[in-house]
Amino acid sequence: MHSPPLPPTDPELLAQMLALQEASPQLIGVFDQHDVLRFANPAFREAFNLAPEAQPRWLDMMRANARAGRGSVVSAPPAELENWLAAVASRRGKQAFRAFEADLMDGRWIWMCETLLPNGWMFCCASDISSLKTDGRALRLQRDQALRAAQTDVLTGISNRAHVLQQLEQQLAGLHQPGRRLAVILLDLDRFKQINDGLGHEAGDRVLCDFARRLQRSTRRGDACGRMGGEEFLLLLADVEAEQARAIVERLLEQLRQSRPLAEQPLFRYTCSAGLAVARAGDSARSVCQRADVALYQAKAAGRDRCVLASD
Ligand SMILES: Nc1nc2c(ncn2[C@@H]2O[C@H](COP(=O)(O)OP(=O)(O)OP(=O)(O)O)[C@@H](O)[C@H]2O)c(=O)[nH]1
Repeated sequence: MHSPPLPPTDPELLAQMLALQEASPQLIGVFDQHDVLRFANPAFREAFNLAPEAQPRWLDMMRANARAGRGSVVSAPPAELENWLAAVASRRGKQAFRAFEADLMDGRWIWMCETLLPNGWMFCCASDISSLKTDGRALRLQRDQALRAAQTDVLTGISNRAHVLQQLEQQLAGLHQPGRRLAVILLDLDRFKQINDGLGHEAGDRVLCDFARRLQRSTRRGDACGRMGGEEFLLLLADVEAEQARAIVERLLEQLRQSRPLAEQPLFRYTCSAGLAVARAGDSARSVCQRADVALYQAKAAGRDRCVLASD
């Protein structure tokens, strides 16, 4: 017969677990709901070039590693780093569990598993699989790339329409749990046709990328965002009241007013309008998006560069 497991407060068990993670070649890291690294074992710290006490945000850790040529391989040129980070961040922490292969700059090849709690804390554990037979690796990488491509907007790198709507369905399905809330915001860049017509399609594309990056940065772990098509985007803010959601959107709109995304046109600036609807129990993706769309139309009609809250 097995003896019952020791309680987690057992000092000897804790001491052994600490010694084990310390000795383990597996990369172990724990991130909190704000994506701040709260724990990492020596193998994780070595792979991601971290001092023993460092507790960086995941994004800062990735950025610093990319610049230092350490950590994960960045599959984008240096000038595209921020877009690449936004794309990777848009897929991070959206599922209860995910596993994927990744290359490290030191030549190692790892199998990373991420487990997410409903409260946003994440356990990351990676094994070195460099010594596994490379047979089938190309096929697996192609499959991973195809899966990513199916979820990603080609221009901006953030989630595409299908993926963000899938996340909306998931969030709506969870709304029956007590205390859960969801704000659904449709955002549309203002007078975007004029930008294209006046400065060219390529400049328009760079504005869209600037917007997507800022939008992605305004999301937290449980949130999501994606490009619905053209110059329209969807933002999902989990567990916030309408007024908190509005404040987050207002902050984003202010950042856009300050942004000067075109180096050759230093005075160029752009704005965006937003329609915000709070999801109700029983809402479908279509019904809540319709309310957000009506509010977005009102924001445009009222002069643009503003957020309108859908009325009940
Ligand atoms: N550069 C670029 N332009 C795009 C893309 N997708 C759609 N567009 C353009 O976005 C423009 C959208 O114009 P409209 O729908 O008239 O809206 P608007 O000019 O933003 O006006 P309001 O929404 O009323 O403020 C069109 O000119 C499209 O061609 C894209 O991927 N890249």
